[in-house]
Amino acid sequence: MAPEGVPTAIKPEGFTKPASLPSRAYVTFLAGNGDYVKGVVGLAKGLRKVKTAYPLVVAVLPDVPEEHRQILRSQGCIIQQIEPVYPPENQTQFAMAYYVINYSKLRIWEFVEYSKMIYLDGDIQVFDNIDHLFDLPDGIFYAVMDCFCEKTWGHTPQYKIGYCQQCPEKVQWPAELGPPPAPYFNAGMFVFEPSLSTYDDLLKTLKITPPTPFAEQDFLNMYFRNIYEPIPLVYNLVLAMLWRHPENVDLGKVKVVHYCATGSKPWRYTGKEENMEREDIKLLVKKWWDIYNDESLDYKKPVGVAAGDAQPINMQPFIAALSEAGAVPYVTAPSAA
Ligand SMILES: O=c1ccn([C@@H]2O[C@H](COP(=O)(O)OP(=O)(O)O)[C@@H](O)[C@H]2O)c(=O)[nH]1
Ligand SMILES: OC[C@H]1O[C@H](O[C@@H]2[C@@H](O)[C@H](O)[C@@H](O)[C@H](O)[C@@H]2O)[C@H](O)[C@@H](O)[C@H]1O
Ligand SMILES: [Mn+2]
Repeated sequence: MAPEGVPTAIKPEGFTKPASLPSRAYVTFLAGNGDYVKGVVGLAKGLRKVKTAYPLVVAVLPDVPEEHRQILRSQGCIIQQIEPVYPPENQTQFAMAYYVINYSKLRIWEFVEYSKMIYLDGDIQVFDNIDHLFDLPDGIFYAVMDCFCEKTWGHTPQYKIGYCQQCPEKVQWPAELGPPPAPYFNAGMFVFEPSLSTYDDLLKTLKITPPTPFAEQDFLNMYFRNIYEPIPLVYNLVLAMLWRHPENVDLGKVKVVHYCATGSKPWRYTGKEENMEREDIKLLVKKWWDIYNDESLDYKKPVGVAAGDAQPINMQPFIAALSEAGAVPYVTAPSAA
């Protein structure tokens, strides 16, 4: 599936990436014509600031306007259009009404031109290089454990008894409720391997799975429960951890921040919602804006590509793949992100 926006005319003639060689990319998801595009621009610039070796692919729904796609291409992103994925007919009250569109994230398992990808929500910022996560062993689904203490979890037994996997010793899980819940991850960031067979099975399984309040996050936790492996919180700080489990957070060590708490989206921040007046929140929002406004982090077209020329193909995945095979000396060309 050739990335949208890369004219075949300039594909290197006769260049076929050896099928068995791995290539890697970050991937995010963008829907609608609203302001989340700012989140993705910030993410692209943040990945560039930490000098990632890999491109950022943006899976866009058809309702993302050409103007937003162009903004993202101009920031070095690879645009890949996907079709929406809807859950089966249901009466579910999603934790947030718009969560219904988040099932479309499942399309990224179809991006098999990449052997390993790191998914990041558009409301995430990467403040330290995390490329080393691509070297984690294959066959496992890596993500950070979530927190059950926000009222968005009010529908669950764990919330009702005050149990949270972030502090399992604080409130013991009562034996009469059966085994404690399996480790549950936040689906705003995860390390995965695209695969057509997994993709087909995900969509087939979705058709027979009644939707639940946290939509595709709940579904992914159910689907990958046997191969899920928690990774440290520094790779996806769910902001509520700052006031729910401050003992688990060392802000100086956090590499990835997830602006998912109500009122914390930097591009919409007013400071009026609960917890938003906190000094640490104000600092993290400022850090996001400092990157977003830093023009030195804007993507610069490789030399020799005149303005208006066809968008240069992002050779990074191919160079990375060949270099991993020892076929060419690895050159860390600027990432497309
Ligand atoms: O109008 C929207 C809502 C969501 N998203 C994408 O879907 C992800 C998940 O939604 P969100 O991060 O708002 O959920 P949260 O993590 O805050 O619960 C976002 O990060 C975006 O990448 C989007 O592109 N447009
Ligand atoms: O569609 C379900 C969403 O579920 C998650 O968001 C939630 C979840 O993290 C809760 O645990 C938090 O309490 C809440 O604030 C936060 O919005 C993912 O971040 C998002 O990408 C998406 O999958
Ligand atoms: Mn999010």
